[in-house]
Amino acid sequence: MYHNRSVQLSTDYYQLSMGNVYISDDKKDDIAVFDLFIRKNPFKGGYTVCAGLEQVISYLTNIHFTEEDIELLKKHHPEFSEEFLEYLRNFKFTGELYAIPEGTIVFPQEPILRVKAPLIQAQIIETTLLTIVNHQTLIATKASRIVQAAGGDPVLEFGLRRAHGTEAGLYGARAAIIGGCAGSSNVESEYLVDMPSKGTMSHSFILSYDDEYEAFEKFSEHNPDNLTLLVDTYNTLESGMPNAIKLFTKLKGENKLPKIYGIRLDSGDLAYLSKECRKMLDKAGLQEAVISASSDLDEYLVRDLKLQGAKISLWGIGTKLITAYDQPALGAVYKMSQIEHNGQVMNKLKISNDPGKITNPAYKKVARIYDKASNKALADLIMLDDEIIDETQPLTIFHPVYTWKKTVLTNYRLKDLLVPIIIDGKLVYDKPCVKEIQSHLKDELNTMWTAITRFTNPHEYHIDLSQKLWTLKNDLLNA
Ligand SMILES: Nc1ncnc2c1ncn2[C@@H]1O[C@H](COP(=O)(O)OP(=O)(O)OP(=O)(O)O)[C@@H](O)[C@H]1O
Ligand SMILES: O=P(O)(O)OC[C@H]1O[C@H](OP(=O)(O)OP(=O)(O)O)[C@H](O)[C@@H]1O
Ligand SMILES: O=C(O)c1cccnc1
Repeated sequence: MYHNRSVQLSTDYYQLSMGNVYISDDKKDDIAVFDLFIRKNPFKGGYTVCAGLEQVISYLTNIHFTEEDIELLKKHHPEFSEEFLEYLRNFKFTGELYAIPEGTIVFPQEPILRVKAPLIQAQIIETTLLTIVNHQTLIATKASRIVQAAGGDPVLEFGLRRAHGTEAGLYGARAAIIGGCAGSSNVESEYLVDMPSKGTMSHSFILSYDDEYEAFEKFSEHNPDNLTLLVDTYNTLESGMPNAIKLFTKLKGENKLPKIYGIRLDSGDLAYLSKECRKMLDKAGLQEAVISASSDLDEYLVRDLKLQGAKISLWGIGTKLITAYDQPALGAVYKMSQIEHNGQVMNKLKISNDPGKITNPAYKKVARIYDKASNKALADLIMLDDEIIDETQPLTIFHPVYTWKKTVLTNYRLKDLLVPIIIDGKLVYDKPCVKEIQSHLKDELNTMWTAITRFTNPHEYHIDLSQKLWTLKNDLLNA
């Protein structure tokens, strides 16, 4: 890092200035409930892949302010009372966190994280929780769409050099793997995902030798198991391909052809070039050679290239994945839904002229309703935490705005989406590794109708409120 980061100060000033007031107003021990949720699926899509919980856990279980932090705050903020600074000196997260596990498909309005904690703590952690979840959820969703377009071909994340900083590159790589990428070029990501980073070679490597063949040959000497040659530095069909084929044929003759070998295209008409390259490789008896491609690709171009019959079976995706190019921010929010003062519990909602922006009050949970026959998800139901639904009885769900739109479900089962993560400041959750999260997402996608996951005009998944929650919300609005 360029300087030692103080992630505890990676927050907005107003969280601290409000904390300063909570201390002097004796409100710090009020117990607040906050929900973190998205308002819209990104990329005009029909679903979102949640990610970032592992970093949220690490943040909440380690957060503390150092003496250096306190000195910095003292120097710049004479408005902070000594009592507040003393509070920060001893700061620890002592509250509760429930969360939807990473790699789960989530939808607008439903809590992805639910925090219940002393007000000052729940407030101070807001910005960082949003930063982590907004970023990784956005990139995991983008990756999932690209992987879907690739239709089973491996996708490699190549974006670090175009990321908005090294931290975005690192956690973006993690999120891309959660979303289904087979690997990343980011070497630091090996710490997070426990798999080797992957890659090919750059144009500068080839330019550094007097001729292209020599560059290929030298590279092959040090890459006996996995060899990908970049063929477009001078002329793909006239130079790069003949040189690559010459080397592969020589290695084959010497019984030294790596188990995984092939070429990468990085410019030009990828459909045309990949078909021509395939013909040349096949003609030379190199049917196993993999053709990979990169060049400003995204899910739409991958889908389009497949429609054009491109002979590409490995995709390197950089800029448009790591920056979530067509939608650079997710817009998840963190809203208060309940506060308890002197033992009195008050449910809260934020009013807006836009009905979609009115928040849901109370201490809530989310259940996913599955059709037992198809095992597909039908709808999610947000309800009060203590509500119990008898799954043997028919269940009526209704649209929260157009309430006359009702469905009666019979052959269904429910699954609670929020699980306990931290209780009384202590971790109670067995964290899965990134590969397990990736595999969880695969299972999740199998429970979704393609109408929800398709790119164009996806069907809107039902997110309903239970009758009790709907009534409570409307009573609060009327009041
Ligand atoms: N067959 C194709 N159909 C649709 N888009 C394609 C096809 N082949 C390539 N593309 C895309 O078109 C764009 C090509 O852009 P452009 O021609 O500016 O650069 P390039 O071919 O990569 O060349 P250079 O890197 O030398 O500038 C890239 O986004 C690439 O993914
Ligand atoms: O196209 P993207 O999806 O963003 O994928 C990453 C890009 O980064 C590299 O290009 P760059 O020009 O930076 O380096 P190079 O000279 O090695 O090609 C690589 O060749 C890809 O084109
Ligand atoms: O290994 C590669 O081919 C690679 C890595 C980063 C960016 N572009 C390509």
